[in-house]
Amino acid sequence: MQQAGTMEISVGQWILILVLILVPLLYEWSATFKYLCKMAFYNGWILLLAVLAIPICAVRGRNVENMRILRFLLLHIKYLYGIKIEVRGWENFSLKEPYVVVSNHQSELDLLGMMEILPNRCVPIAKRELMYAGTAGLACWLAGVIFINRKKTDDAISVMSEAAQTMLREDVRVWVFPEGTRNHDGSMLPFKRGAFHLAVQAQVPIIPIVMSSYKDFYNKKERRFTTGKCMVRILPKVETRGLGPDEVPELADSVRKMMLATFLELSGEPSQSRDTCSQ
Ligand SMILES: CCCCCCCCCCCCCCCC(=O)SCCNC(=O)CCNC(=O)[C@H](O)C(C)(C)COP(=O)(O)OP(=O)(O)OC[C@H]1O[C@@H](n2cnc3c(N)ncnc32)[C@H](O)[C@@H]1OP(=O)(O)O
Ligand SMILES: CCCCCCCC/C=C\CCCCCCCC(=O)OC[C@@H](O)COP(=O)(O)O
Repeated sequence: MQQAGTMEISVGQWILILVLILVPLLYEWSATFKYLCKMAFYNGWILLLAVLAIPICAVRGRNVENMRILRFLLLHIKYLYGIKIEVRGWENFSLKEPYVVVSNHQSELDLLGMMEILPNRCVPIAKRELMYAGTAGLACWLAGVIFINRKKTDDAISVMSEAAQTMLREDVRVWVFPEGTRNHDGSMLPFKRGAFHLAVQAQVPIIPIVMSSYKDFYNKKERRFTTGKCMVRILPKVETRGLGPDEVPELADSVRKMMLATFLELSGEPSQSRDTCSQ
């Protein structure tokens, strides 16, 4: 029986106390633990924000205007992580017509740079798997994100051809990561051609976006994630009017060259280095 004035601590409470002491200590001592916590919180926080977004977006149904709501809800995350984002080239976004945005893809953190500059009525093309990422997938679907099955090229191509028509019919802009997958290597993978076919089919300009390397504050392999700064450049539009499918490879190569040069310059790398294409 518990005596008056004394308090017994149960095993559960001891475990809780230990966890409350150990977690902050581990967080400070171990960069890996810190990385894992930060990434878990990143994903968890987005899933939670999506819970908030879903009923608001559902009022309109599936609609690209809902992307503004997601953007608004996600914009603060850079402050939580102490990531400063410096954008230059806003004037290159002043087009009234639809366009295709192409940008480099280093990590899921790209979402921060993307939300910083995402133009109105602009939807990303995403891998189909994202649709099944719980609440985040549903929020993406409600905001009109275009899902493609990367394993079925024909299906992906037909979704993108449909997107070309939607762009023109409904005045929509599309954001594509032409590397087609995340690239943690501090360079740029060869580009897939879908984004360029899309722009040529719709006869709309391409706007290249470059986000500088995260190497100073984030490295998945090393499990390192600190505060830091990312530079984002919106490059001048590249016209596609008059181009046909035969010109797509050259178009893709020239845009990639321009983006890689900007990436190396922003990331403080020598201009000859680290072109994954020239291996
Ligand atoms: C508050 C709560 C928030 C919740 C949360 C919010 C988050 C809200 C933001 C979400 C943000 C998501 C961000 C996700 C980011 C990714 O998911 S990135 C991964 C998905 N995206 C991509 O893959 C896009 C890039 N991929 C492509 O464009 C690829 O070309 C395709 C279409 C997938 C095809 O893939 P592939 O077969 O591997 O590639 P490829 O060699 O380029 O093409 C094969 C042939 O088809 C031809 N081809 C390709 N495309 C076409 C085309 N459209 N027409 C005709 N021919 C074509 C090519 O030219 C090539 O022919 P050849 O030139 O060899 O003769
Ligand atoms: C009940 C199911 C719960 C599922 C939990 C999933 C957790 C996901 C939580 C939040 C989603 C955050 C949305 C981040 C959007 C970033 C998208 C992204 O960067 O996708 C990667 C894709 O570009 C390329 O994929 P791969 O590099 O080829 O792989």
